[in-house]
Amino acid sequence: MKNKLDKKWVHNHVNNFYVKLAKKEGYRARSIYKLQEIDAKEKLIQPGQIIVDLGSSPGSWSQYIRQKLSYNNKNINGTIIALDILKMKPIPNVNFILGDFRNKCTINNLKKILNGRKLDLILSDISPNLSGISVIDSANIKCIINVILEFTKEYIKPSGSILLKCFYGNNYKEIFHKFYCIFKSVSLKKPKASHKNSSEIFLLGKKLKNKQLN
Ligand SMILES: C[S@@+](CC[C@H](N)C(=O)[O-])C[C@H]1O[C@@H](n2cnc3c(N)ncnc32)[C@H](O)[C@@H]1O
Repeated sequence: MKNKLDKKWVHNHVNNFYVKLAKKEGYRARSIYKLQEIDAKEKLIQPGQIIVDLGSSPGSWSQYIRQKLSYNNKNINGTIIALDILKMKPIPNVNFILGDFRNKCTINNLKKILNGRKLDLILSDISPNLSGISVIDSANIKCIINVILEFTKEYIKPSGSILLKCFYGNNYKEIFHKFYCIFKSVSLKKPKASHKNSSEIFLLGKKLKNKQLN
């Protein structure tokens, strides 16, 4: 019981720390620190890139990407497309698509903005609403991840990367396996802002394997 309470205290403490920091630094969510830590090490976001931010609301990842691509306070060098099933308060230079990524029409709207171009970087922080029933939740997570991976195979540049949030659960081995089939380099990331007791984990895939190239 004590142990459980301690764990809960640590969890809340870590959450509160990042929530306060995000507020202080003008970010819309504490998730920013997950992306920031991974990006600091992996140098994922570079000027000139075409980037999609899936599951973008309320918008802290898009805020961070915009800062990284900004060359003065007004303009950016690159393209940012954010997408979420929920509304997002506008961010300058960020194209926002409101829609469920599992729907064809949402992907068609994304294709319109891409206008034949391919993506350098796909970021997904999508978390489907959890029901608490593990079979249903695992199936929903698997479904959205499969849609993201099919999209990735078609719309990412051969040199591109994907950072995808997933969860340890019934399907995670299958998801890792798919990553290894698609990308030359695969690694797992667990940033400090993601509490160590949570099943959340980020998969990073870099460069398409030859057989995926169109
Ligand atoms: C953890 S939040 C993302 C936080 C965001 N990265 C930020 O920094 O502000 C997860 C988001 O995934 C979105 N989401 C869940 N299922 C989705 C789907 N099928 N299509 C698009 N967005 C989805 C949710 O609406 C939610 O806003």
